[in-house]
Amino acid sequence: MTPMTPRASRGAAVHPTAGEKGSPRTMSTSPRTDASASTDGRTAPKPGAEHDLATTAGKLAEFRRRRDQTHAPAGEAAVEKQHSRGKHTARERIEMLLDPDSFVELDALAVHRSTSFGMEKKKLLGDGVVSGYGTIDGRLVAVYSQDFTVFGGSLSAVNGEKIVKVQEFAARNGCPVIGINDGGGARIQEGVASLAMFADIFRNNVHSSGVVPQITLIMGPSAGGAAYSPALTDFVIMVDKSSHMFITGPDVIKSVTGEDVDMETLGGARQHNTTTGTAAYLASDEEDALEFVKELLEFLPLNNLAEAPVEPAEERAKIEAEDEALNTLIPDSANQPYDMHVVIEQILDDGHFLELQALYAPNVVIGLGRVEGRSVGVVANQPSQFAGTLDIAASEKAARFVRFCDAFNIPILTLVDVPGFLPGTDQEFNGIIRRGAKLLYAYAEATVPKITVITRKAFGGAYIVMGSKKLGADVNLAWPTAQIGVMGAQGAVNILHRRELAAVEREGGDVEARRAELIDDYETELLNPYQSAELGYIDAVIEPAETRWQVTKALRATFHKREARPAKKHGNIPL
Ligand SMILES: CC(=O)SCCNC(=O)CCNC(=O)[C@H](O)C(C)(C)COP(=O)(O)OP(=O)(O)OC[C@H]1O[C@@H](n2cnc3c(N)ncnc32)[C@H](O)[C@@H]1OP(=O)(O)O
Repeated sequence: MTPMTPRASRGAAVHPTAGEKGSPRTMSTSPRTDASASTDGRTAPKPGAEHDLATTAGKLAEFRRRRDQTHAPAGEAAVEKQHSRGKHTARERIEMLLDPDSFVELDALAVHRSTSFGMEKKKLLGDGVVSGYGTIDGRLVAVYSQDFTVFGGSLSAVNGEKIVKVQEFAARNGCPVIGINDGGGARIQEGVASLAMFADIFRNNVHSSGVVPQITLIMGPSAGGAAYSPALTDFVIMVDKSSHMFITGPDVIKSVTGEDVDMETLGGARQHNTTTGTAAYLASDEEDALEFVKELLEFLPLNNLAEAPVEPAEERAKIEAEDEALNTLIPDSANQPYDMHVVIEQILDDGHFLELQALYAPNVVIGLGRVEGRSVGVVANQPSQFAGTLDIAASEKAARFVRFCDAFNIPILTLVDVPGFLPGTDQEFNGIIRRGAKLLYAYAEATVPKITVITRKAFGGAYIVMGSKKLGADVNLAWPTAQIGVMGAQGAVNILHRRELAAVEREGGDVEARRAELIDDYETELLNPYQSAELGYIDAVIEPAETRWQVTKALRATFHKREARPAKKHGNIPL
């Protein structure tokens, strides 16, 4: 952890100025000395006997007392407890995220309105969330950060209203919303008033979806209802070991299903990054998580009507010597894997690629980079993982990313080496038809520039899905090593020449030699880019070394593309 900021140690009291003591119209300097103090020391600022509120100086002193109290509303011990868990406070996290001195806090003095269970005696400033707006790299963002030191960061009506206020601020002013979750979910003492606020937050998440980028950092618990707001946002970043998300916790699971499961296994950062696909990034610590968000924002526009920032970049002029490396990338054997990252990095500026969901469904790679300084979303099959097949997880991962890019006007570069959809009853029974269709839907729906490069295999339905020409891609390129067909040679020969091969076997001939011949014929005849090029489904066959240059020219040409779809309320993507 980084050293705690000085603000963290700013605690309760500002000393009263001389002459203010004893006035009948004054207020307490200490948050813990007025009449409403409860046994655990929690208290609201209340008229006391320290500052002369009839004077300007007294009013300012009282304001400063209240303001300073907002920095550690639950007291220093609570801050220390948070630090001892290896976690920063809500306020420290915001300071680490935003540009220095840019944070403008809203509702710092808000307190809850609950009177149940003696809560009227426990009013802590801010009510468990620090919220407002500021800048990251000079660009506006709205932010809220749950304060675990105050009622476990749980969501009350007032706490929820604060979150709703920044969501609405972001929607009105067209800036990203960043939520930092570290809380126990609905404030139990407030019952349905708290649940209702979750509904407001979810509704705002949905209404802002595709309008402003929404990012959630999970830096502690995020349970029950609190897990659904992150799920509705565009990207969830989790911190290894210290963040947990689940709908029902280990105790409830034990009592209902009898299963024994610990928090980390159930909803730890690793689980959500590798198994559930809920998280986009596994951060090693809080600093790493916050840095990732800053970098992610560099690729994104502030809203759906804005353009993503353009980084200064050298205009590309031609094929460079280093591009030649791609000419030897594809192995002679079609079954031998290679790493698609090599192609991605060769195309992007400075080879810089911000991969998202890297640990989930690694058979498809998604992420952001730049070409001539402009943001590009990359979707690529990964032949080194499950031969690059598309399965349910990969289809859903890629589909959501394609829709994100489309919503925020980021062109999509698709790199294809896919032998097909993953066969098997597991995939079929779990709905590969319905769930794989999401990727088709996403590509066909997207109106941003779509550039596709086929490096090797592009078989069957998977060929169609991966940004094929007739699905609406703008520029389709293929390497001479491309194999575009209904299926691979082995499968095709076994179906087309089943009778002939059976006859060879019956007659005692060399079946494998004949099969190899037929495979060779099929590959020569059909498994190449030329049939597609003849039919116009590939715009050009290019040398691998030309890829960076050709993709650049394609993006330049399509950058101002405008494409309209028929007006409708909304489509009905298979869910
Ligand atoms: C729609 C929905 O959100 S349904 C989900 C409702 N929420 C839940 O079921 C989670 C309830 N809370 C918990 O299970 C645990 O508090 C955890 C896992 C979040 C955190 O556990 P721990 O790290 O051990 O912290 P601990 O339980 O001590 O909580 C810290 C403080 O926050 C309080 N707190 C935590 N969650 C809540 C809550 N939902 N409502 C009110 N207070 C809460 C605790 O009472 C405790 O207060 P105290 O310091 O005065 O004793």
